[in-house]
Amino acid sequence: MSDITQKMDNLSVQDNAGGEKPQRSQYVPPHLRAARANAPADVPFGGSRRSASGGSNFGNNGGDYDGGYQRRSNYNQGGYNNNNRRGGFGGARGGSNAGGRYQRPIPGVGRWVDGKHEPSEPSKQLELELYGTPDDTKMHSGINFDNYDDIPVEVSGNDIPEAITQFTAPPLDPLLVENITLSRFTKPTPVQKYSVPIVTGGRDLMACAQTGSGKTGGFLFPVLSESFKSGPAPIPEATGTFSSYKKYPTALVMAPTRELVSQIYDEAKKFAYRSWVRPCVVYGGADIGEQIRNIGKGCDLLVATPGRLKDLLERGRISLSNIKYLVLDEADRMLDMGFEPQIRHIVQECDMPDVNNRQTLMFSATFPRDIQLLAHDFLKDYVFLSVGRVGSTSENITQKILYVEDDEKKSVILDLLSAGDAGLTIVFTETKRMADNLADFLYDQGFPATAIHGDRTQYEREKALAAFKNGAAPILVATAVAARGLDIPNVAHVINYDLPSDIDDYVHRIGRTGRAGNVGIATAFFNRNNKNIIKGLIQLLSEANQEVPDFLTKIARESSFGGSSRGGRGGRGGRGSSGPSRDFRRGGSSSGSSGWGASSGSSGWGNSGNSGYSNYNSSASSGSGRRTNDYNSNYGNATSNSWW
Ligand SMILES: Nc1ncnc2c1ncn2[C@@H]1O[C@H](COP(=O)(O)OP(=O)(O)OP(=O)(O)O)[C@@H](O)[C@H]1O
Repeated sequence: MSDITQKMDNLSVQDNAGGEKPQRSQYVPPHLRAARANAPADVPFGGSRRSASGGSNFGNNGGDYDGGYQRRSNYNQGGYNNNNRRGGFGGARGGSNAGGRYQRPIPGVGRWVDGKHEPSEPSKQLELELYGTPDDTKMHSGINFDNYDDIPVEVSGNDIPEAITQFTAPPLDPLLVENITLSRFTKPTPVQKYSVPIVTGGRDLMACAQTGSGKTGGFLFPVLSESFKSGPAPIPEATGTFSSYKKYPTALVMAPTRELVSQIYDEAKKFAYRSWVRPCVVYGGADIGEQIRNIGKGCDLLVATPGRLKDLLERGRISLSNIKYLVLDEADRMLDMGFEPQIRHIVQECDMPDVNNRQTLMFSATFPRDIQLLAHDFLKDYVFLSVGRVGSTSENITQKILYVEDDEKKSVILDLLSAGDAGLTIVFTETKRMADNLADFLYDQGFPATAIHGDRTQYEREKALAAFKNGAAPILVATAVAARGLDIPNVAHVINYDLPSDIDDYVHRIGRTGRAGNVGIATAFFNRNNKNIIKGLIQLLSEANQEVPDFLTKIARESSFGGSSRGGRGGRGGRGSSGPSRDFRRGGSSSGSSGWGASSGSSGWGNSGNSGYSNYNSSASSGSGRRTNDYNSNYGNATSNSWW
């Protein structure tokens, strides 16, 4: 990896960038200097247009993605809690999730019987499937969370509980601690240290923590732990008759993409092992009949994309009346213009308990101020937790910005990929068409690439992701659909072939590498078309101790004279940068005051008046006006969860 950094340093593409448009003739990419590489051996699903014919190859290559586990085993195949016997329904009814049938014990599946948790017997086979072996690099990516020990943590709100330092019972349920141990997690990450006591203490939470810092565990651990202790709520009398087909989950986790909900579901299965809690996942683009049948077998923790959940609610297959925990992962995305109406409908217009009768948890690596304002409606007296420096990108990610004109991008990416060492590479483009086009181009040039974006079928997306993860196609060309949340070990390099127009999106994209304390490289192709994020970018690079190339500073200066440099969310929300945001309830006053923890006042937090934050206190109304424009340009006419 350092090798590629050195090789990139020798590239000449940014030498001219500071002044006028660079002279293109100076750059001679290696693929023109050397003999053209041979086309790759038959790469399953390589490129994009090979999808139809390449699909059949995938049966032999995929394997670690997609609920393959669920199909391979009996785990979680049945309903299994018997707590819901109600006088009105007669004692003969089994559990709500069991549809009233007697359930034989199922491997890995516990029960809740007469107010008591009865974990199932352990199963060695299931443990192997769920947790892998210690040397399985697909499952464990060489975690190095020691790097996070001195990370700044800011907590604000009333009566903040003390952070935990270890995974112990109490405060966690003993079964959960066993499952955490089986997962080989030895100590909590900073976000987990705080989220566990906050959530087990009954509080709402808005958590903003760096990409790859363990936010999924941050919500799963306390939600599962408390669920293990308290069991499922009885089916509400108000439903009138017992409906065996309708399920009443205790916890609902919503996230914006199919890939992300699948990943959260896989994590939930690990930590819910042997317990009464049966995780389920639903998302659009997949067979709803199969999802309904699966829900019918029991659904206690539901992980869902909003569109498909709405559909299931309308069909009467899910009731939200027993929800104790509502989690919005990638919460800023979930509450932005594309999803907000659906979220409002699900949370406020269906049968979910109101904000005072549930706990609401929001997690993301970025939390713009205007989205915090919106989130207010869904939360009560919440704790705001921020982990990481302003700018949010980890120093574990080496960021390189190259000046590359649009018509030179293809040459430069070949150069970069030729210089790269082993490891997976994600290349982000702004449009679906460009993702296909580039994947085909790379494939034709001898690089085993595949593509993922919202116009591909669910099958194609799953197979492309599987080929990427297992190394059959180690280059994944993606739109923003892959920008958030995806946790893929061994992603060594993220290339922003097209920079996003929103600096927060940049943060999420590069966060696909350098995860869990590991190192990674993020390269971005910048040219004058990207001026709208230049200030956010410069601030981000400075905060993460990265080199700020001269051309960026020069162009930023030009832009500020022209007065046209604002853009992205910086413009909309009046923030100028991204990353762990500060609690908007604290207004624009400087940090470092009481309540922000020992590390407040670190560079960046006290500087709300510096260039990037100069408009922090701009009014909400001007912010929302800008937001409309930004989102139109970013996402077009977004109507569903497969915009990208
Ligand atoms: N306590 C822990 N010990 C060891 N590994 C952990 C721990 N918590 C999480 N991990 C691992 O760290 C990786 C990153 O976690 P996760 O995907 O939850 O990050 P994230 O903060 O949600 O990232 P993003 O912002 O990109 O969504 C995962 O592989 C996860 O299994």
